[in-house]
Amino acid sequence: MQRHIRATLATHIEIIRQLEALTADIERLALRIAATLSSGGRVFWIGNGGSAADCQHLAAEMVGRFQRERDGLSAIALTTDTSILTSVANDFGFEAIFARQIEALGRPGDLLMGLSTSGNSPNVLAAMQRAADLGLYRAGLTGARGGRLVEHTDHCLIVPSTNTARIQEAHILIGHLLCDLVETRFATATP
Ligand SMILES: O=C(CO)[C@@H](O)[C@H](O)[C@H](O)[C@H](O)COP(=O)(O)O
Ligand SMILES: [Zn+2]
Repeated sequence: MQRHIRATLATHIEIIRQLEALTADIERLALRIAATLSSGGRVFWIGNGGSAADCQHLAAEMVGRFQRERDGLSAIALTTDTSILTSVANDFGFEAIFARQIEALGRPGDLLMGLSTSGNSPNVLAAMQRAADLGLYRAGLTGARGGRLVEHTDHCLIVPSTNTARIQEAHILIGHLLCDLVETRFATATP
């Protein structure tokens, strides 16, 4: 059992170490998010399962606070409204749960962040397609299989792992870095 724990920790550390190669990509995405917010755009977050939880977590950091004092940032997790999620899934199909919300709420100049470890979740891909039609900027966080999300986004960060849990652990670190960098641009004081 301890061998398994050590092996898991070693794998996690190695994947996190390799994220260094994404430094410029993470910076570019943070600047894009900051520019979106500065010009009155909103950031929508979508994902399934653990990634849905990450979406809520990261939208909360932006609306509330990450580490510094500043005004609330316009971020919305599209994973939270059970009435919308159940009615859209029931009436249009599960694949439409995010696409329909983007259709209803998305405007040109907004940014859609899709988190998918496989890169192949049909509801995330359908929302990306709708976002393209409506003129949103599309960013993704995925894993080494990349899946179809890479082709469906303007900018996709790929974590070098095929293990769902390890990819999620890297995604939340990248998400926190994005919050940190974006917040720096809007900060009025450090607590
Ligand atoms: O958190 C986990 C596994 O760690 C699961 O809930 C996982 O998020 C779900 O299986 C998702 O449906 C996977 O979707 P995706 O990341 O491939 O888009
Ligand atoms: Zn998980």
